[in-house]
Amino acid sequence: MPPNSPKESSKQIMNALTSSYNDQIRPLLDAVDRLRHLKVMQEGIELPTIVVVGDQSSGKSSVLESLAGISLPRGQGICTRVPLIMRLQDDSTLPVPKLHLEYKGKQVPVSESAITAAIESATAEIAGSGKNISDSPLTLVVRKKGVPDLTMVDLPGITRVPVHGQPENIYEQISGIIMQYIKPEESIILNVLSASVDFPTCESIRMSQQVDRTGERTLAVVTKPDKSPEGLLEKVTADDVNIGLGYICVRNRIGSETYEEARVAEKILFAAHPLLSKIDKSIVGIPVLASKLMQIQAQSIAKSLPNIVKKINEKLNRNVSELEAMPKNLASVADAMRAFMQIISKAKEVLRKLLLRGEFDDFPDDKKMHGTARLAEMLNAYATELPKDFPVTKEAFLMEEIGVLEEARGIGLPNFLPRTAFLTLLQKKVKDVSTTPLDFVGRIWSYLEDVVVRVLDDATVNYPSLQSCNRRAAQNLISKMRLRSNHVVKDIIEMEQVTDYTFNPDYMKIWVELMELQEPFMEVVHDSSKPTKINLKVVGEVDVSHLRGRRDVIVEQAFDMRMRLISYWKIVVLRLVDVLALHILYDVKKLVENELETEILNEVVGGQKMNGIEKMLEESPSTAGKRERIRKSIQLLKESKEVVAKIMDRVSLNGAD
Ligand SMILES: Nc1nc2c(ncn2[C@@H]2O[C@H](COP(=O)(O)OP(=O)(O)OP(=O)(O)O)[C@@H](O)[C@H]2O)c(=O)[nH]1
Repeated sequence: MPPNSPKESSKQIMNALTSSYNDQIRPLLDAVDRLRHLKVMQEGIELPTIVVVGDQSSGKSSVLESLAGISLPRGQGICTRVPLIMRLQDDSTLPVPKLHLEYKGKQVPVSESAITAAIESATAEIAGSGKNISDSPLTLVVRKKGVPDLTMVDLPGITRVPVHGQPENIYEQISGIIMQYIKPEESIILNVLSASVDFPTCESIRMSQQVDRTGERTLAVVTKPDKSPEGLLEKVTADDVNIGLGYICVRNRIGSETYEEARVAEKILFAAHPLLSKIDKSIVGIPVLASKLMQIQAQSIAKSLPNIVKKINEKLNRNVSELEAMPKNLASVADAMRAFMQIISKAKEVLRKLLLRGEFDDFPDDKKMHGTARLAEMLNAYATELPKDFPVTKEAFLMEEIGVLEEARGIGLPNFLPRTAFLTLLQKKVKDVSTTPLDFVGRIWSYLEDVVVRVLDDATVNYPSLQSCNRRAAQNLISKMRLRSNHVVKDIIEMEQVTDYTFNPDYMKIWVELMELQEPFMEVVHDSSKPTKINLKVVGEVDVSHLRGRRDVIVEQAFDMRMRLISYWKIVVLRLVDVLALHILYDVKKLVENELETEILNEVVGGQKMNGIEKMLEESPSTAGKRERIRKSIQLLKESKEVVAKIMDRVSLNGAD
């Protein structure tokens, strides 16, 4: 049979409810109470609850007292200082009522006459003596003949003004507790209002309106009608404050009256009082309140139960998969070794994806970890940092070359271009840019260190003892690789400085093109009648006045050398980028495929030390704690699931009838 939708299930539950109270509602109430007892609310699963709220001394405890027919702490000023969960159970088999309190994991039986004192002392145990309040609840179970089957929570009354001995923020504390209880959609708000007050000015009305604007889950109970009968009829019929579930007026016990006397007095009051007798009988008296509450409670449970089942299942499934995803508890060195090897191969695979293959599914939103993209970005930035054109000084055109040529001249034929002059200039220019590749490899390795450490940390998150070993291994390895890269850079720079060679045909092509400019250039130098400025392709506009009168051969050689340097510089820059790019790619591949694993193995299990592995066996307290928490939660949810499953079975059986 396909599972019912929550709506259909609610309907079936309602049908079942109307059939027989004791057979049907009781087990439902029991189920909800058992869930409450199991503290299923700690799992974020809300239970249908009647929450009693009201301004201080509005008569909340008196209403509960009247419903239960027992004495509760009552009086002026703050009496209720902790949430009091009151569970009333009708038990016709009991000759005398049976009561007990549950708090702080204890279950304390109490007699009816001692209940006030017992609640006071339990409250003091929970919230301390004095006027402080606490949000840990105290449960009172009352099994008694003739009480309505109801579970309600009495909350501290709201006050704006702290009384003597109360903390300054008492209002915030109390309203915080009230909000926590009335916010869930599953809560029914029983708003207790004293007949003497103007309802719209009540704090408790203001608060319940915040969470239940339309009032669909708010019921108002008006107390003390005997004290302020004037205008009450108008107040409850005008409904200025949006009470969706309606008003019930009650008269509670006064002074030392017995409950029976109080009920009689209430009956007489609403029957005979000239003003109060005008109020419709369907909205007056404790018995009316009791049956209305039972009806609301049953409807509320029927409405919420299917959702509760759904939430319990969802939460249970989530916890079970979370527990499965947690690392297994390692029992032996062999287990630990296996787990360790798995960690290494997982980390290796993640690094392979990030740094070699360019697959980023492990860190889709963290761009910093997108290795191949970031490395390419850094390489591009490095390439643009290197001067793309031959770097010239501020000296006049060709004077740098002429200076070097004159120094290089030995005894020999004048028309040979001395190679040493070319190398001298080249050396100087390469030296000027040599810090750029060094800085680049520095940046690359710091970036790689961040990525590798992050991946290793993530892979070993459940074994903190491994984290430091792995991190150390990664850092050691990367500083070795950084050093190696520095040597590579130094070698490349030195090679560029002391040798000059290229197989690249572009060099000759560019030089030949540039040398076509030599003739027109020399003409301008020779002919003093011509303007001293000439625009040379690639070089730009130059002034030749300082070259006029110099020996032709040296000017021509200087021009030739400049053109060689211009075309050769492009080759140098390309090599500085290409060779380093290949070196980095090669080293990253070695790091990911072999060296990191070797380094970590040496660090963790190398030589005589198996320390790293043995330490893995000791689970971190936080992991152990988390495992325990999830286990407990699963246990609780499983029990809860059984509780509701029994109820749902019963409901579908009845629904099928
Ligand atoms: N005359 C009369 N007095 C009432 C009635 N209901 C409550 N009282 C009195 O009002 C006072 C306050 O009542 P409580 O029940 O203690 O009020 P509470 O809202 O629980 O108080 P806190 O929990 O301290 O906020 C007590 O002295 C009650 O006897 C009523 O219907 N008629």
